[in-house]
Amino acid sequence: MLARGLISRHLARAPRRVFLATRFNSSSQSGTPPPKSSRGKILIALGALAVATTVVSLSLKKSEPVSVKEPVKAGPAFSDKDVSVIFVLGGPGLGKGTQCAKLVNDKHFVHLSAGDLLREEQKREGSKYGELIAQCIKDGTIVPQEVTVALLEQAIGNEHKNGKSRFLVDGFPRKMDQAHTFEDTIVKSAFTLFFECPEQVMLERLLERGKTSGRTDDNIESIKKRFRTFVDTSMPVVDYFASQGRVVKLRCDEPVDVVYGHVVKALESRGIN
Ligand SMILES: Nc1ncnc2c1ncn2[C@@H]1O[C@H](COP(=O)(O)OP(=O)(O)OP(=O)(O)O)[C@@H](O)[C@H]1O
Ligand SMILES: O=c1ccn([C@@H]2O[C@H](COP(=O)(O)O)[C@@H](O)[C@H]2O)c(=O)[nH]1
Repeated sequence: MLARGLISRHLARAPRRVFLATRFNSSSQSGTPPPKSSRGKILIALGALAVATTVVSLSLKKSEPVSVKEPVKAGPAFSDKDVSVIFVLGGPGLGKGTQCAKLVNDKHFVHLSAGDLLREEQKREGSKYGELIAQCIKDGTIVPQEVTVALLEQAIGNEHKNGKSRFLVDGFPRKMDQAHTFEDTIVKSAFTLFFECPEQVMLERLLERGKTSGRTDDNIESIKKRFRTFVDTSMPVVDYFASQGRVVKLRCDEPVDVVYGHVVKALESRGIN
């Protein structure tokens, strides 16, 4: 079940600002003049007070701002020391899910496919997002990030409660806003496994899968739209992570087990056994 609260949290999680202001009270005044005999002493005391106030006020001006406007960021829900996330990206139908399934068996990762989570939510009775998700999937467009990020946060949270800490987040992030929101509010990813694959190979695999998958997007019209979305919207995410040195690129136009050999080596090169 998709917690509505989680979606509202992602919508509401804009940076908050705290304004701190310092107030200075003026000293109180009395209406009755002091007796003449005490005036000399009072004048000396007032003079000393004036000098002291000037010294304090000059030192305050040098070191203390009167008002501080600092953005206060809530930060990610999990530390990357407790929760390790590898993003698995690449064009549609190239075999990401197939490779993830092998890693689950061998290396005890939890596999979270964003597409699978969306399809489950679409089918869930009473979901407010069912129709929207169905339409986006058929058109190969990206479901608004609030829905997908909330589903992922919920899934990671549930698995983490059960002691799981290594996640393959497959087919996500597909858009820049998702990448930022996920890393700012859930956890910073360890790195991205990116599979390169010629379109012709993806097309053949998708059409073959479409014979039995029952998916509404494994047909030639939807596939063309998915390819376009991948190039226009999802590749910039890969380029962004690559510019930070956080992408491991692999080829996938080889038999499943050969590709898997590359995957295992890539993980080992990052200290993951
Ligand atoms: N290396 C491979 N060689 C040949 N066929 C493969 C290979 N890897 C996966 N396949 C087949 O290609 C099809 C798509 O694979 P899979 O579902 O794993 O792709 P995906 O990248 O997860 O797809 P999507 O982008 O839709 O999530 C499946 O029918 C799968 O059996
Ligand atoms: O982050 C995401 C991931 C997926 N979608 C939508 O789902 C389909 C199918 O995704 P697969 O990874 O191929 O299972 C995708 O074309 C998008 O429409 C999404 O919106 N956001």
